[in-house]
Amino acid sequence: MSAFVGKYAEELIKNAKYIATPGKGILAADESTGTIGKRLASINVENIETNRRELRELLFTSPNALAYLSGVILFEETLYQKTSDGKPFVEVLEENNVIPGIKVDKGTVDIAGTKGETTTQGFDSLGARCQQYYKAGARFAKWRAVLKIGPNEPSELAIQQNAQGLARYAIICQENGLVPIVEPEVLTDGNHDINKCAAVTETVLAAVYKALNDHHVLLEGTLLKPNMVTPGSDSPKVAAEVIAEYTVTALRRTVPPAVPGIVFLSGGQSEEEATLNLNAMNKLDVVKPWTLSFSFGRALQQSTLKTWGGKKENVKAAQEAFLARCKANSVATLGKYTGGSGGALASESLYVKGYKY
Ligand SMILES: O=P(O)(O)OC[C@H]1O[C@](O)(COP(=O)(O)O)[C@@H](O)[C@@H]1O
Repeated sequence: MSAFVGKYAEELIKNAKYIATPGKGILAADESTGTIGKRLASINVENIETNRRELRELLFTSPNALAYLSGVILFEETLYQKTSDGKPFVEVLEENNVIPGIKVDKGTVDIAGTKGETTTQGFDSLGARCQQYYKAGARFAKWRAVLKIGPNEPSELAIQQNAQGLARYAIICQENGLVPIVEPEVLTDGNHDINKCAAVTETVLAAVYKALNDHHVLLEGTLLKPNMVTPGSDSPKVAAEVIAEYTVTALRRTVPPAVPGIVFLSGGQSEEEATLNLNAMNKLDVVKPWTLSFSFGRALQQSTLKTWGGKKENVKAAQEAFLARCKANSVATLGKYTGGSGGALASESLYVKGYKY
């Protein structure tokens, strides 16, 4: 079965390859209105448009930080917002060689008859929305599917539904000029060990790549956004080197070399943990045919958010915190991070049990 070769094929390959440039990564600033509300509530800031815009402006105009980023994922509202000087955010990003991306899923819903397993929504007029987003400057998209580990989970039904969903989303994006980021997140909740997470992650990724092939997705014009392979949140932690070994092994067994880049989610890890794990993977002395980089939400923004606290007088310090985190992660994509960036604030755990996005 041949892969998609529509009018956008070359552009998709070029953009996916650029986003996967070693030394650069993605800022996930695509929190939906509900999710950003939780982040703002943690610093006692009201979830209104002005405050959401101010936070995003702080991030996108941070001096020098964009040099460490190749892409930023936006929520629909943010795609059309401007700086306080009236410059569209999309323009700010483009001027700094950062590709704007867009979250196109509409969240998860329960699959009937399962123990809280979910599938992702957002297929209604997805093609038309992709066309609009392309016109507005977006060149890549993101769709998050969620799998959980339990005594009988993930079920075969959840694995197949989510793999099919990701593949259908991916081809619709490619038909409309957007590089799809394929995000099958295996949640960290549970008391399982790292072997269990590795086995589930491999099974899920194998199903996802089978589905992508069935749907004729052009892998060279995609990126993967997976979880790292770790023990469950209620189990003892293991060293970054162990996480690196398990994660890279799972990826080597399932992700074809045609995929240019793998950009991890942070999934509730502290900023420092996420950076150290990414660094350990890049240090690992095995063949890795893809760039291993970041697409962190919480692990790029937490110190910045806390330092800002919604106050104008803190913007400069918050931007410095953001720069430090971007730089640390950039260095980690090269396997050269020595640790310690951001001090105690960066080591605070961001894990919330049973967290609903
Ligand atoms: O439920 P939402 O609003 O889509 O948010 C989910 C978040 O999860 C991510 O996919 C990954 O974020 P983390 O790095 O914080 O785990 C983000 O891109 C996104 O903002």
